[in-house]
Amino acid sequence: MSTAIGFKNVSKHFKGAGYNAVDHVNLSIEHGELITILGSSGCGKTTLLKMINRLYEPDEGRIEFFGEDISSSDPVKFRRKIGYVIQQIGLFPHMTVADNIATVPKILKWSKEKINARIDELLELVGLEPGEFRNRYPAQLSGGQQQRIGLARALAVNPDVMLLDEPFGAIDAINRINLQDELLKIHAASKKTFLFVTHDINEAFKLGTRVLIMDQGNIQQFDTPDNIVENPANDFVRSLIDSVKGQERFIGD
Ligand SMILES: Nc1ncnc2c1ncn2[C@@H]1O[C@H](COP(=O)(O)OP(=O)(O)OP(=O)(O)O)[C@@H](O)[C@H]1O
Repeated sequence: MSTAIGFKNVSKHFKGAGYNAVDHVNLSIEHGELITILGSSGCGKTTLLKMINRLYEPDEGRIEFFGEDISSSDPVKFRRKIGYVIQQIGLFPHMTVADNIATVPKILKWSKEKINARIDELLELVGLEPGEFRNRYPAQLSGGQQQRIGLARALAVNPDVMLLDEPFGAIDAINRINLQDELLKIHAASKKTFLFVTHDINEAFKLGTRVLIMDQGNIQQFDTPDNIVENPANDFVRSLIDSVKGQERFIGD
């Protein structure tokens, strides 16, 4: 396995804040992992993710992408190697599903045939019938369907790394479970590196090959779900686990 993402003593400080949003973080993520990043609101999850695709620059430290320091890359070209899915989806409302998915392939000047084949392949991958959905507009889709299109668009050019920031946060419980199951299949088939931010403990433990637990910009524990449940690193992690123990869905039970 190769290391997909490395953080070397990375900090990010926002003006006026009492503490670093991300505080001297060191971590190493192997290619092919599905890392879930878990923590309460404001603990630095989104900031950590946005430093990977250079929407934010660290104030200190270095981030490596397959061994290369990302600060020396061209941000726009670099970002095309990374899929990005957010809760607000951000589909282009005036464009059809097909055109939304084709955005980056068109920028990269793929042939029409290749783009059309890829659109159909991706729609099938995210569980939507191409004949039925290709020509619809975002307003003609449910929230869950829009989120599937967001996922398809992010996967279009087969990025090495996918960043997913609470992608299912606004989806109802039943659809959310279906989407989680499909994400697991998509990840397994892609063999790529996925980083998935959530504040839902059940979601984090269900999806993550390893779970990164954060509080106030610091990593509290970074380990497999089983190891975290068996050996919580500190009181913070212990109370997090205790808060969901006894719930039917919790995999640690
Ligand atoms: N652009 C910004 N300017 C100033 N402060 C910011 C900015 N973005 C984030 N912060 C602050 O940095 C801290 C971490 O924010 P971040 O969005 O990373 O948290 P989070 O864990 O993703 O939270 P949530 O689950 O609510 O999305 C917070 O205190 C937040 O207020």
